[in-house]
Amino acid sequence: MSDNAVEMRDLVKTFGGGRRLFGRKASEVHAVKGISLDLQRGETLGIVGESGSGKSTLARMLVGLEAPTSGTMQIDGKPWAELAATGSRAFGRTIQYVFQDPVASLNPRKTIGEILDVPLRLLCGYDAGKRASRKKDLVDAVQMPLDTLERFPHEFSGGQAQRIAIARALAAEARILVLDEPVSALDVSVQAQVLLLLQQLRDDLGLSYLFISHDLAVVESISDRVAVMYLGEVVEVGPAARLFAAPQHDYTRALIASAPRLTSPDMA
Ligand SMILES: Nc1ncnc2c1ncn2[C@@H]1O[C@H](COP(=O)(O)OP(=O)(O)OP(=O)(O)O)[C@@H](O)[C@H]1O
Repeated sequence: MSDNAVEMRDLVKTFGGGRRLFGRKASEVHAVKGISLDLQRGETLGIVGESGSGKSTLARMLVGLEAPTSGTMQIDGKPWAELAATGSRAFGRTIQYVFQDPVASLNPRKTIGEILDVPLRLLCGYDAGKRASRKKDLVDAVQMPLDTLERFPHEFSGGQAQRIAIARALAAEARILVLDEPVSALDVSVQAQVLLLLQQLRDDLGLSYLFISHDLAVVESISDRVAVMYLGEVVEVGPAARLFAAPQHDYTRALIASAPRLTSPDMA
């Protein structure tokens, strides 16, 4: 088995381009243009880049929500194509996606217990007893009280809702998380708490994170390495401390120069 949690080779995603009425070709969007990148086991790989640079498209391909136009991926040692052929369950037990807006990502009509029940039932096939004990463990892991399970999403703050969304992502024991702007909707003090929780979970459970954000201070505080995306390509990748202290590529320099303030005291 590969040593890497994720391997991407020559990954391309092009949208559109099909034939239109009267045979004229629709214009193509080259969202991802030949990316080769590894996520090592146990690491947090930050992905930065301006809006439209292809970060979300890359993430959506990894978790099986989009198919690549060409190129290959290995997820937790398994070929992406094999996971795709097996169906969404295989993805769900291997790699999970955490979205930016935690409250919107939780079904408002279900209790947290019912929400956590879904992956435990559908992805793991656990019986009722096992599901009940796993649910307790999951809320405990994200440092929420046990009565969380009986409550509804609207009863929680954004930070608490994101903890619950993280618990759901961990339910089926996937060891790779794609975190797409996971703290962008939260206040700065709450951001720091959620980032700390993510780091603790990563270390305790041996998780690997692909951490997408436009916020360079957040990415610098949590990432081991950082990849910089620009117009669908990775223009620079390197250890976080080196990349921010001594950027090699002009685009990385411009991105850092345009950031409001890179090292926030809250993150130190
Ligand atoms: N389903 C789609 N159909 C057509 N074009 C798309 C589709 N999804 C994304 N794109 C285009 O692909 C490019 C990359 O978009 P993507 O959302 O991956 O960028 P991003 O870096 O995640 O941006 P943001 O930070 O705003 O989410 C953009 O030009 C976008 O308009």
